[in-house]
Amino acid sequence: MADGDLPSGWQKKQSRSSGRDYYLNIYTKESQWELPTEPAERNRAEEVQCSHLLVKHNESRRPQNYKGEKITRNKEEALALLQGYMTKIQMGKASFAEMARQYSDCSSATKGGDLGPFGRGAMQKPFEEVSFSLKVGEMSKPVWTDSGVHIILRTA
Ligand SMILES: Cn1nc(-c2ccccc2)cc1C(=O)N[C@H](Cc1nc2ccccc2[nH]1)C(=O)O
Repeated sequence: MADGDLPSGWQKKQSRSSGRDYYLNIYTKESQWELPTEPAERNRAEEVQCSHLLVKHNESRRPQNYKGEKITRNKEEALALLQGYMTKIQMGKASFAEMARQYSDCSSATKGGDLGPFGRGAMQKPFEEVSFSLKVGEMSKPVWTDSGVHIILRTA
């Protein structure tokens, strides 16, 4: 089965020890022997679960991170930082959660960026629209809200 036929984020690998094929999700770093299948389509009127990595800038709604540090970088610098984090995740050099925990300016960093399940109306509109447009396991492009610039990973 080509990777293109697998749910988003999953790649087929071969175990070095046994030679058996296994499956790795490059975003969540989950691995399993069984062929991953698309979870039952969630009713979009209900909820999604997402993790995010937020980079704030000096015009953000609250220009300080959850550690209380004042944010002085500008929007251009924030985007460049975020794009570097995205590349590291896409190259499989770190998991989304590891990067969010280390670099996100949102207090959800303590949870690897996990925001928990949410429905429509809970988050700023640009964030909500992208979150509900993602497939499970799919990572967004940079998304701008009043809080800063985010990458979003839909996890359920
Ligand atoms: C929406 N939300 N959930 C958490 C959260 C969730 C789980 C565990 C700890 C914190 C933090 C936040 C939050 O608004 N954080 C803000 C930054 C922020 N702005 C957001 C806009 C949209 C989605 C997430 C966002 N996070 C802050 O720390 O200044």
